[in-house]
Amino acid sequence: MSVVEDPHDVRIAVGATGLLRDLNRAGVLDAVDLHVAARVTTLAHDEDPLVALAVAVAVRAVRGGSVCVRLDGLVAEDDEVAWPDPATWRAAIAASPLTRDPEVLHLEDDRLYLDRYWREEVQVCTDVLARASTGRVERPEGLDRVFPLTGYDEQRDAAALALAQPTTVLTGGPGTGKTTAVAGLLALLAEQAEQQGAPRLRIALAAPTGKAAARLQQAVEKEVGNLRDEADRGRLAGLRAMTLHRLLGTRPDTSARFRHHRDNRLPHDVVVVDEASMVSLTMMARLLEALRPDARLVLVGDPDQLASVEAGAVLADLVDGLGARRDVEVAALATSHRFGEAIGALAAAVRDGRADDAVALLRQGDPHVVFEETEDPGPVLRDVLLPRARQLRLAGLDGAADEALALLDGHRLLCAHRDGPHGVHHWNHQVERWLSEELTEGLWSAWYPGRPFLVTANDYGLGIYNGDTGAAVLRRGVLRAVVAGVTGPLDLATSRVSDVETMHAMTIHKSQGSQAGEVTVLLPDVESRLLTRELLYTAITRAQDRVRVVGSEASVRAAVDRPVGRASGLRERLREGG
Ligand SMILES: Nc1ncnc2c1ncn2[C@@H]1O[C@H](COP(=O)(O)OP(=O)(O)OP(=O)(O)O)[C@@H](O)[C@H]1O
Repeated sequence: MSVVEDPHDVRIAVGATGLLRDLNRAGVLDAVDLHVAARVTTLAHDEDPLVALAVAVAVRAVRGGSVCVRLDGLVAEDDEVAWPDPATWRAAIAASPLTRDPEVLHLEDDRLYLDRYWREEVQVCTDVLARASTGRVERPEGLDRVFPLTGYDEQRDAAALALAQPTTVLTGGPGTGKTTAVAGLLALLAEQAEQQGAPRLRIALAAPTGKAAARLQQAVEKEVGNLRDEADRGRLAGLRAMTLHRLLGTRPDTSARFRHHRDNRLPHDVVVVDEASMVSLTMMARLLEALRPDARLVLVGDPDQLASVEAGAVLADLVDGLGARRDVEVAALATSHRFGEAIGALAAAVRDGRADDAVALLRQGDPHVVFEETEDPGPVLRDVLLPRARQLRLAGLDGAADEALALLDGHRLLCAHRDGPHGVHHWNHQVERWLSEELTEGLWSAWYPGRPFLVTANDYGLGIYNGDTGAAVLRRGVLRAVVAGVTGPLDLATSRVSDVETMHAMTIHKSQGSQAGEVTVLLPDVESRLLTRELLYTAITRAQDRVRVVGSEASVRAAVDRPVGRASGLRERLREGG
């Protein structure tokens, strides 16, 4: 337990007393947890410190990505803290006006929720289960038309399942053919609608981020193009993908509600959501309430990847909770068609928590998996990054935009952190410093030929999305920002792309949904709170051909042994409900 000594530290909540004060000083609770607790309990005229503590731990849980906090689990998590006796604590919470009017806290068994999240969790469960109960139908003949007979058994089964169920969760690691399965499924649904004389099927393709939506559209277009039957291709021509926010209709007056909801449903017959692991509980609640009851929902994603930035691990909870039911089946694809065996085996070892295997695979000397065991990553990263930065600079100076973009896709350095010695900022500066040392002039301006960049906000007008990448390239003496758009490179004035950051390095969180030929993963120290199994799995699986892990064996083991574990009651609720 790290004790904060400085009373002026921003993490210290001035005026806190008793156990709350001690937990704040001990770094267990943040100032923001205490401020919310103080405000809420004052408004409710509740002076019981156990209730204030309950609010504080519930706020802390949401900050950490959990939907609730398990009071019994707190004791196990940190036995150095003098947590209250759970039974006494529960009784104090149950007696508080904050569990009634207005309802701020909700206690269910040993799970304590901020009321809003409890409501969303209950709603997601109810809506999913209401859409879960239909029997299997006969396998349509068309399955053999849209999927080649050999090598596509998993996808054929997955599509058959999704045809039979109103809601299907389609899971699979990278390159397991999820999009291919979706394209085939959509072809069959469109054919069925046509055979029944129904109007053209209204299909929505959506993803949590602009970049993921753009990639989804590109992948679906490609797979639709691969369908062998011209009629199938024709029925699915012109499909567009968009962000979930766009689908539901953002409203300028509020960020909490959307234009489509239970009283104004989406018009679509079929809604496909890709990268569903990145969808938060709140967003899933909004989506489910906006669907027509007879609409078909297909949630596609990899539950082993990092979960949403906001609270919840909905996809993993759905896979687990629905997996235990009889009235609905999860469609799982297991065979990867993308990367070689070595990366696949390493990813599987990390995912399954087999630390010894992961270390052995890293050390076995396979050309596709490299382990740079070091506490000092500087020399290794210099050897890896500087030649690439040089090449990128030359391509930028030559006006060779395609080459510059290809170099970006050829290699990526992924870091867990933004700040600190293992963070993106540090390594971005370090590469620029190395480059400057070699040049007669320094890289004094933010924009320079060969500057790799990452777009950090959607700009629908320009057609660029949060997560897009690009490089600065000289064209007729003028520096231009060339973005690797989904439909081809976009050549823009640097002054028009304002929301960008340099990308000699990128965070693993930001890398979700993208890939590079070669990936270098810089592991943080063992103590890093970000170092988790999901983080390492996500980083490794960004590599198409080669992955290089830089760090210590201890960090690899720490990551593999530390699954994120976001608390929620959704799994139990789904298993037991209905
Ligand atoms: N059964 C199969 N046999 C051989 N190749 C396949 C098969 N299914 C898909 N592919 C090919 O493998 C690649 C990955 O497929 P696809 O894009 O459908 O996977 P995905 O799971 O959606 O990938 P991502 O990780 O990008 O989400 C594509 O090039 C696709 O054409």
